[in-house]
Amino acid sequence: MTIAPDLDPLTLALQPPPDETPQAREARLQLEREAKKRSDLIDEEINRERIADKKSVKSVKILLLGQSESGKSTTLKNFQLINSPKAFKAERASWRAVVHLNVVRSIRLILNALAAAEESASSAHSSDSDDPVEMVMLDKLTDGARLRGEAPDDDPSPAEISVNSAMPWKKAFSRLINNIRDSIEGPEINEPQDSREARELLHACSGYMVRLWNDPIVKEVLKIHRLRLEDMAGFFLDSIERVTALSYEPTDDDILRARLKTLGVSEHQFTLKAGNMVPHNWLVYDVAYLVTREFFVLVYFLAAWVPYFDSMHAIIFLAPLSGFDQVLAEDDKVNRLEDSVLLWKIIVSSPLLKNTNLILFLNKCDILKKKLASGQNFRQHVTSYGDRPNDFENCSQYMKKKFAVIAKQYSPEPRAFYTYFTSVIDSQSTSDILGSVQDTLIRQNLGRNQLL
Ligand SMILES: Nc1nc2c(ncn2[C@@H]2O[C@H](COP(=O)(O)OP(=O)(O)OP(=O)(O)O)[C@@H](O)[C@H]2O)c(=O)[nH]1
Ligand SMILES: [Mg+2]
Repeated sequence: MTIAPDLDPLTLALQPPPDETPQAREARLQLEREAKKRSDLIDEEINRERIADKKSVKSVKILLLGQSESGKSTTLKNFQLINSPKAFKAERASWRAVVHLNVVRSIRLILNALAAAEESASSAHSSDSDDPVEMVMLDKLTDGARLRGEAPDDDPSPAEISVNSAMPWKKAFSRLINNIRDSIEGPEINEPQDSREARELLHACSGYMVRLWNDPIVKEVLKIHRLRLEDMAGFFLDSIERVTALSYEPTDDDILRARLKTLGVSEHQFTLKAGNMVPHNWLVYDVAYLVTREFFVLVYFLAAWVPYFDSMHAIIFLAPLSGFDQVLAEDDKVNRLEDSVLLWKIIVSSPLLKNTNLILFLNKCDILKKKLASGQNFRQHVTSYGDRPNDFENCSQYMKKKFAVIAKQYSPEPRAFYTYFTSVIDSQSTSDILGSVQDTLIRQNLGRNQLL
């Protein structure tokens, strides 16, 4: 048999037999049609998967780092406020108890200062655990979903209230306090007795607290003790009447200002689509700062944070500039700003983070401005500042340069990082900054090389 020159062996093998009957031909064609249908279906499926894969949500992981009270949780709240406003609103009632506890803590600081002024050493140094008002409030409001911080023996200030993020404290709080309107306008069947008692107790004390806070002698005593409550975390004394009203519901601003120390890890997830880009699944982690300072700082630091370093695309490091004249709550020998500088040094020099995008928030600029305007001397605490002017512009730029020099000097490889001057309690400006951070992260190398 001769083979036609234009027929290859495969085509030849697939050719119908020369003596094919009409029935056999029909059966063969039927089989071929079915085979083609199957093949088309498979092609379609492959195409669908390819398109779905292109559209599939990629993940961006951000870790929030910084010393205690630097503003990590507040930044996380801003992420929630921007990206999941409904969920944020749903948690509003839970924050009311935190605001109330913040008020009680401020009042206790005043009472302690007054007691100290009267040289009543025992009451000035009383341990926080025997304060009846705060204990009652705490027990009634938190339903046991709390951990209390340990205050050093010689520290007259009350220990901070902290809630382990692993505990369902928001649920506990909202269960206890979620029927505000019912309790005012109608039957109070749903609000537990304990919660109502605590709120009524605070409401009944409202007038006394206002008088105490506005008393000129109290102001004088606080001045002598250099206790600037208005610069402290969780300050609501200028709004006592409003926040202790029975109908009080915290505003966004109140929630951003409320202070609740984090223990453990808080996580926030949301999906974000920038322009016509692929949607990204964002995961923002707020990891508690666990340094107790009894041991070498690095040991604790590594233990708490390093497990999160591995897969992070970016770190937002918060350094509160306002801490230039303050010491750490956990160690009164360490200046807060110096501590931030030390932590920044550790972060930038970590080989584990050499490819991680670094975003520096020089935070609490609003407090820094107020402090400098009221005459606090920057140079007195940051001696290297020399005789530069004692104003916000110069002080903040000086610190920005300091952080940049450290990054340049200690980074394992040359790297760019982004610096922002922030006041993360200001939701509008923070929203703009976080918007630009999110955009930058997607469009940067991160977007091109690691995610897309
Ligand atoms: N005025 C002002 N207050 C701020 C700013 N950032 C944070 N705060 C307040 O400072 C307090 C501490 O902030 P957090 O976000 O709880 O600090 P944190 O870093 O999470 O602290 P830990 O949970 O202890 O690790 C809160 O009461 C915030 O409202 C800021 O830029 N300006
Ligand atoms: Mg926190």
